[in-house]
Amino acid sequence: MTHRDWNSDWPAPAKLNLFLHVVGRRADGYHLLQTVFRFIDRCDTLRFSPRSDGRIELATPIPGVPADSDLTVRAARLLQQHTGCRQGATLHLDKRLPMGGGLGGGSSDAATVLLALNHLWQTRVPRAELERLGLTLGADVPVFVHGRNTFAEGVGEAFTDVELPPATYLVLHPEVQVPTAAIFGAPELRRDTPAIRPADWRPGDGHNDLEAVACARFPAVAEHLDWLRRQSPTAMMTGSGACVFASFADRAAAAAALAACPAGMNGWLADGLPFHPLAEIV
Ligand SMILES: C[C@](O)(CO)[C@H](O)COP(=O)(O)OP(=O)(O)OC[C@H]1O[C@@H](n2ccc(N)nc2=O)[C@H](O)[C@@H]1O
Ligand SMILES: Nc1ncnc2c1ncn2[C@@H]1O[C@H](COP(=O)(O)OP(=O)(O)OP(=O)(O)O)[C@@H](O)[C@H]1O
Repeated sequence: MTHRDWNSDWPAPAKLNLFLHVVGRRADGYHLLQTVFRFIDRCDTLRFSPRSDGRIELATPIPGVPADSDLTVRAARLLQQHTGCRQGATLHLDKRLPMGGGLGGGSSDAATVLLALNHLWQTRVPRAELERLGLTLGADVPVFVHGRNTFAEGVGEAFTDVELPPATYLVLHPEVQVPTAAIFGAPELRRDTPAIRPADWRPGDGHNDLEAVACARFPAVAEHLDWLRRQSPTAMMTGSGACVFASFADRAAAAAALAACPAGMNGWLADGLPFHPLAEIV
């Protein structure tokens, strides 16, 4: 296990949803899902500097996102309040994951802040408790705290871990940001896909119920998905979009598909991870 400390690099990996079924809706409006989360080796990176004044400061605010509403700052302050910790920190975020991409970038950043500061401040909150804390920041935060590729249910917080074969993914990033709430709020969204048993799922099974809504509202997503589907039958949108991906058993085939990308389509390769880089941090 890599030793990490103040000023170490702390990774915040992206996730892909290898399928995403909407199987119901709660009274509070949140949807009940079945999905498999796969971590990939494309990450944001965080670094932390200690502060004795107890303040949480973001040294690298994201344009268009007020620092106080940045998920990294909210996560740090949440851990302070939850533990009564009087230490502070300055956060340094090297953003690489596109916002509104369906890759869970902000959620992953928040989870890495919870895991890193729990280690650096020595607050020693158990991982399961950190997952529950993360859920108050967003539905995608718990899985990044959990740290294992997993079949998730509920709103995205109930896990049955899965072993996934190695794979290389070609991810295409349409130049649009897809607002998650608008997709889940669409009247035409299918919300009654029959639930399956986690043990019955195999890689390649399933679809993304959010795809039809995102493609209808964002033609760029539909165009990228149509092209990718002609390269591979595994093509699918991740999360609520905008990114779409296909999986390849070997990197050479993925690289050939990337090389064939039409001009104007932005894409990159990423390898699936066997688990989150911080899966063993305590
Ligand atoms: C689409 C996924 O990324 C799949 O992993 C997640 O379900 C979304 O996770 P997220 O972006 O962290 O979502 P949140 O920030 O918690 O919620 C944004 C909005 O999406 C809707 N939302 C989200 C998750 C969920 N299970 N049901 C929902 O209806 C809610 O309207 C919510 O207000
Ligand atoms: N550190 C951050 N990184 C990215 N987005 C942030 C951050 N802090 C707050 N946000 C806000 O959260 C929103 C959603 O961010 P996030 O990256 O989690 O969504 P996403 O990439 O679409 O993932 P998914 O759709 O799978 O939840 C952004 O559009 C942005 O306004």
